[in-house]
Parts: sequence; structure tokens; C-alpha cells
Amino acid sequence: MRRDDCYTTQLIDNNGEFNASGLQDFVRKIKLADCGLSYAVVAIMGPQSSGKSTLLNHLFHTNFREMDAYKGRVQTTKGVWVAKCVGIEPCTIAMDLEGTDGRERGEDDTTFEKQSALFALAISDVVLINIWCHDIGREHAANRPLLKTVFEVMVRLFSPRKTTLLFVIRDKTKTPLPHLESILKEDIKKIWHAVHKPDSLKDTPLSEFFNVEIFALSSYEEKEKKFKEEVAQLRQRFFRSISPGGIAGDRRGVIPASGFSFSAQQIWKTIKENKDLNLPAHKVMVATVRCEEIAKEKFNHLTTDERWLALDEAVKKGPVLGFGRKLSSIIESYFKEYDTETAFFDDEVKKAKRKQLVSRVLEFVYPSYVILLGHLRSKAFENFKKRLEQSMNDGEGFASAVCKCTKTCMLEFDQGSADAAVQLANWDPSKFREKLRHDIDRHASSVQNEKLSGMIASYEKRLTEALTSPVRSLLEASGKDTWASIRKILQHETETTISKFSVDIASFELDQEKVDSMVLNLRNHARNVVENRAREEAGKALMHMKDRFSTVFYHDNDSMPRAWTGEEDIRTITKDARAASLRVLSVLAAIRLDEKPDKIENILTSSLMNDVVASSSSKDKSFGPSSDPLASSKWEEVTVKDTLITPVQCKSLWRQFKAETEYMVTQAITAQEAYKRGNNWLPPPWAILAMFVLGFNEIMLLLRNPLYLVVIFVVYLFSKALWIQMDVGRAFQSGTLGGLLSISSQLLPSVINLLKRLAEQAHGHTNSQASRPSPPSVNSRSFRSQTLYSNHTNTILEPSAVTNVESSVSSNVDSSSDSEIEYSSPSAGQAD
Ligand SMILES: Nc1nc2c(ncn2[C@@H]2O[C@H](COP(=O)(O)OP(=O)(O)OP(=O)(O)O)[C@@H](O)[C@H]2O)c(=O)[nH]1
Repeated sequence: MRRDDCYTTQLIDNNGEFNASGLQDFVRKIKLADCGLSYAVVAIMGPQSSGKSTLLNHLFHTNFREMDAYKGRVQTTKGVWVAKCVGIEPCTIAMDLEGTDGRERGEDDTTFEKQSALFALAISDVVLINIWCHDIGREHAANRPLLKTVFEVMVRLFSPRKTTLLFVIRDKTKTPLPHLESILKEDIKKIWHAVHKPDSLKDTPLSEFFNVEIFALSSYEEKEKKFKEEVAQLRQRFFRSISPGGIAGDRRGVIPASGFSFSAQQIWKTIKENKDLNLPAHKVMVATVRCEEIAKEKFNHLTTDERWLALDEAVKKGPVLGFGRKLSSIIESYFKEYDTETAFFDDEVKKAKRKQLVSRVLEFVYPSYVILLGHLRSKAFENFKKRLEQSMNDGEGFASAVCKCTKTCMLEFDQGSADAAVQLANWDPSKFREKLRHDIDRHASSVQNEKLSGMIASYEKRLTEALTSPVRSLLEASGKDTWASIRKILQHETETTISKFSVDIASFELDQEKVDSMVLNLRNHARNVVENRAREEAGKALMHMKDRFSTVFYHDNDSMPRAWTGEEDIRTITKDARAASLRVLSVLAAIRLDEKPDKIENILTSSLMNDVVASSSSKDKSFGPSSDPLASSKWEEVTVKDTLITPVQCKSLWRQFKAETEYMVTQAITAQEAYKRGNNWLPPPWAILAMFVLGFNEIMLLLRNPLYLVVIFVVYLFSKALWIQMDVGRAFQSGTLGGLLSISSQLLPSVINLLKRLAEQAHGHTNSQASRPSPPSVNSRSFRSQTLYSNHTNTILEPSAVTNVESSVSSNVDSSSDSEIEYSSPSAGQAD
């Protein structure tokens, strides 16, 4: 070991300024912070130029400045200096103080003497007090004020550190040491008693504050060798000085080495401010500051720790397996470091600061935990959604699928959150769990609503489809038992659907109340379908009535189309057709789903059919306003809701119906008359019989001579051709005289024309004949019949077609037909 390894540093300069940076540098160089409590501080006090530096340098192999013997007794040590004792274990710091009675400083410097003495006593475990041997027992010796100072400041330390005062007697004489010791101790006692003390310390013996030891050295200048030998002996006392029995074995209130620098600085600051130095409080203060510093340092290291940064980054991307274990390992390594570094500080303080550190660290890493729980929550929620869908696809019941999936996903989250837990933190994942549960419940509820809506919609659609066509068909048929049949169908379809629905809904495990409400809705829906259909059909009541009229009017009881041959009783047929139409109106007038009896049909029949009868006998006769049961806007015993066509509307509809069907009746009558006229063209049977009896001889003559027959046949053909050519029937429609005149004027041209054509035919020119329209013939009657029969399918004939038919039927149609055709046009359009 070289003397340079002692790193001598001025701690306090002669102006009283503390060299904090110098001390920190010194502490760093001698690695004092690593020593914990295993270090000692030795200070030396004594008169100026009493060989203090010389003693320290020999004792600890330091290199404090010594006075050059040739320059005389001038002050060399100014302020306070520190150096590491070389080769001493444990680490020992030597502190050289400015001399106490230097000539240069004068009386004013007593303050600095006191301050430096207090400083030395506050931080040192051993204080060497250098005294001249010849001063012992002397009343005005230089050591007396020094000791007084030491004791006075000692009292101010509040709590004694049990410092060892090692009196080093310099330049020992032949006086035996025990004698010197007793004189010195007597002196010390006197001085201690003389020191002003607080009442609490009045009777306290000096030994309570100090261990007093005395060591005598030969003169360095005169007996150097002896001096060195004695110093070497003294040096041995400083090895293992802090161990029990060592020179500083009794010391108290040691500041941990890592706090030495700060502690020394604070003590000097307190001393400079001339405040009382409360060492226990100071110790707590140092512990507080140092523990805080250490905690801060550990926290800062954690924030830049690569393991932590990697973990934090990974968590941002997704769930991390073993998060809690990994994080615990990282943060606990820093707590361990803290524990190690603060091991020697005040227990209370270090625990409090550790708590703060733990809390700060946990607060710092908590967001990462939150992110992780967020991942776990969303992952569990996504899994729930997928699993639920899968279970539903596999045909599992909704409620049991939800229950099973919820259980699985909550367990998954619980395991994840347990894995993410940091034991030290005791973080509560319940909020995330609750949120997950809430999300799951909300999703399940939404899926349930969706499924239920779909299911209900499907059942409603099924009901609509099952009811619409039959109800429409029944209403269109509108018979006596229409509403009974509708009720039967409604009940059957409703009950069938509800029983299937009940089976399906069971898998949702809903409250009975909710199921009942859904069933009721389905029933209402079914009823609404029927009611809407009825309303729709009621809106087309006129059309249905006309259809029914047309059906009954144009077909016989065997549903065969009628031919108006003249034998039909058009009046009865019309009445039947109207009665059938009236039944249609009666059926469509109100909804009868509740099976309540009503008198609608009776009222309608009595009011409208009687009206027909009445009007047929007396057109002007009508019900008075007061006696008309149809002069009302509601039916008796039928609610407004169930009313489809009010009595007044029925009356109006009937009027319109009658007006629009009148044309059919008129047409039928016309057709019947036309048929009759068409058949009257032949001679009556009695005339034919008379002709046969009277012309018997002529007939026989013809039969005997077939040539006559040929001639007659040719004449017949010629006459027939002329008949057709001249349209004789039509000519006589306007009267016999007019017909004769017309025929006579056309006869000759027609004969010529006919002969010309025959001649052309004879020459093979047949083109002109091919292009001519077919002549109206007897078929015209059947055409007319066909056209009229077509009314059954098309309801009403086109006016133009009717006109053509009428013209082809010839003169049997009078002028009133035209007016009827025109009248029927709107209804024909409507029927289309
Ligand atoms: N008589 C005598 N002189 C000594 C002894 N030890 C050192 N000296 C001398 O005393 C003088 C002062 O020595 P220092 O070690 O500088 O004394 P000091 O107490 O450190 O001086 P300051 O720091 O200035 O107060 C030097 O000339 C030394 O040679 C000793 O044991 N006896």
C-alpha cells in the first residue's frame, strides 16, 4: 500500500466552507459506500503544531501536510482534512483538524475551534487529543480550554455516541504513566464538572459520554525510533477497532457508510447555523434522505430495465403468459437491492421508504397489468362469442350453450388474471371480471333477442302463409259458413304453430311470463292476418259481389254456362244472383272471429233484397230515414274494430252493384229476345205440315223424276246465293215495303254480278272469291252465344265486340241496347 492511496482531501476550508463534492469524490474513491457499517472515523484535536499531522501520518500512513521543522512553528493545517488510513481494517478515515491555539488565528477563531470540535465529535468514533506531557496538571495549560470545548459541545449532541477519547501524551517524560494518568483524569473530571450542563445531565458521569484512554509517546524529534515503535503499537489498536473490545467497540448511532457524505455535510451545516445537533434526529434525517435517494435510484433503474421494457412492449401486443411471475421477478430484484443498500439505516425509515418505493413501482407497472387484463377480457369475450356460435350451430339449446360458454370463458379469464397477478401488488381484477361478465350477458341477450326475433318472425311468416290463402279463398267464396271455417282454420293453424313454437322456445329457458307474452303475440298476429285479409277483401267487396253475380247469373245449377234460349227465367236468375251477392256483402261486412251471433245478413236481406222486390213492384217506394236499418254507421252487436263495411257503406255498395250489374241482365234479356227472333225466321211447324200434305203430289212427281231435283237444287243454290248476296233478311228488318223496294233495286245487278262470278269461276279465276270475307251465316247466332258466354270469364264484353255481335245478330236489337252498352262501359273497365 502506498501513501497515495489515502486520497487526502480538504473537507472544510479555513472559511468554514464544506467541500461536498470533494468528500463525495473521496468517498467514491475509497469505496466507502460499500462498507455499510464497517468503517470507523478517527479525528485528532490538539494545539497547533503539536505534531498532530506527524502522528496521523505515522499512525495511519497518511500524507497530511506536516510543518517543516526548519520554518518554525507556523500553522500548516487549516480547516479540516480527511484521508483514508492505509492498511487498516475495517476502512478507517482519519480526520486532521486545525490546531486549537494557533498564533495566527487569534481569539475569534475559538468559534471555529468549537465548530470543528463539535463536528469531529459528531462524526468520529475515536478522537485523539494531542497534549504535551508537560502541560498535564498545569492550571493554564493549552489543553484545558480544548477539553472544556470538547465537553461543552458534547452536551449539545443530545445523545452521546460514546466516543473514545484517546489522550496522546506527547514527549513523555520520565514521570511514570500511571501518575500522569491519574493527574490527567483528575483534570478531566474537574473540567467536566465545570462545564455548564442541562439539568438532566447534571449528575451524569463523563463515562456515560466517553471512553477515556491515555497513551504516551516519546518525542518524535528526540527519540524518533522509540516514537515509531510506540506509534506502531498504537496502530495495532485501530485494527478491528469497531469489533467488541476494540478501541471503538462501544460506539453508538453509526451512520451507514453510504450516508456518511450526506451526514457529514448536514452536520456541518447544522453546526454552522449554530443549531443544536440532535444526533438521533440527524440519523433519522440521514436515513430518510439516503433511503429516498436509494429508492429513487432503484425506481429509475427499473424504468430503463431492459427486461421490463421488453415485457411492457410484449403486453402492448397481446397477452403474455407468466406476466405476474416475470414482473414480480423484475421488481423484486430492485426491492432486494434497496434492502441491501438501506440495510444499516434506521429501520422505521427504511421500511417506510421501501413501502413508498413498492407503491411507486407498482403504480408504474400497473398500466401494463391493466392492458394485459384488457387483452384477457377481450380474448375471453371473443372466445365466448365463437363458442356460443359453434354450440348453437351444433344444435345445442341456447340457454345451456350460454351457460356452458360463460362458465368456460370466465374460468379462462380467472386463470389468466391469476397468471398475471403480482403477489406483492394484490391487484384486484374484479372490475375487469365484472366488465367481462357484463359484456357476455349483453352479447348473450343480444343474440337471444336476435334468435327470438328470427324465430318469432319465422313463426309469424308461417302463420301468415298458412292463413292468407285459405282465408282469402274462403272470403272470396263467402258462403254461409265462411266465418265458421275461418275460425276453425285460425284456431287450427294458431294452435299448431304455438305448440311448435313452445317446443323451440323451451331451449331459451325464459320466464313463463315472457313465453306467455310471446304466445299471445303469435295469437294476435294470426288474428291480425285474418283481420287484415278480411279488410283487404272487404275493400274489394263490389268486385266480389259482381263476380258472384256473374257466376250465378251466367251458370246454371250444374255450373254449366247458360245459353239464353228464351226458356230461362231471367227474373228468378237475377234474384238468385243478387241474393248470392248479398251474402258476399254480408260475409265481408264484419269480422266474426269471436263467434258472436249477428243480424247483418238478415238486415241486409230485409233491407236490400226487399228493396229489390219493392222496387220491382213500386220503384218510388223506399224506407223512410227513420225506419231504414242501414242508415247507420255501425252494426248492432259488432264492435267498431270488427266492422269492415258499415251499413251505410253496404247500402251505397249495393246501389253501385246493382247499377253495374244491370247491364248483364239487360244483355241477357236482349240475347234471349234475339234468340227468339232468330228462331221465328222458319215457318211454324203447322205450316210445314200443311205444305207437305197439300204438296204431296208435287213431291212424288219430283221423286219420280230426279232431273227435276237437280234443277230445283241448282235453282235453290242460285236463290240462296242471291239471298246472301242481297242480305234479304236485313233488307226486311226496316219493313216489308222498304225490303221489297230494296230487293227489287238490287235484284238485277246482283244477278249479273253472280253470273259474272260464276263465269269467272268457270274460267278458273278464284282469287277474288278467296279474298272476300266469309259471309255471315247461321253461325252468327252461335258466335253471339259464344261471345255472351265469354262474359262468364271476362265478366263484361268489350263495347265494340258487343256492337259487332249486335250488328251480326241483325235487326233484333233495338236502339235501347246501344244506350245500355254505353252505360256498361265504366263497369266493363272496372271489371277488367
Ligand atoms: N517536540 C516534538 N516535536 C514534534 C513531535 N512530533 C512532531 N514534532 C514537530 O512539531 C512540528 C509540527 O508538526 P506537525 O505535525 O505539523 O504539527 P501539527 O500539530 O500538525 O501542526 P498544525 O497542523 O499546524 O497545527 C514539526 O516540526 C514536527 O517535527 C514530537 O513528538 N515532539
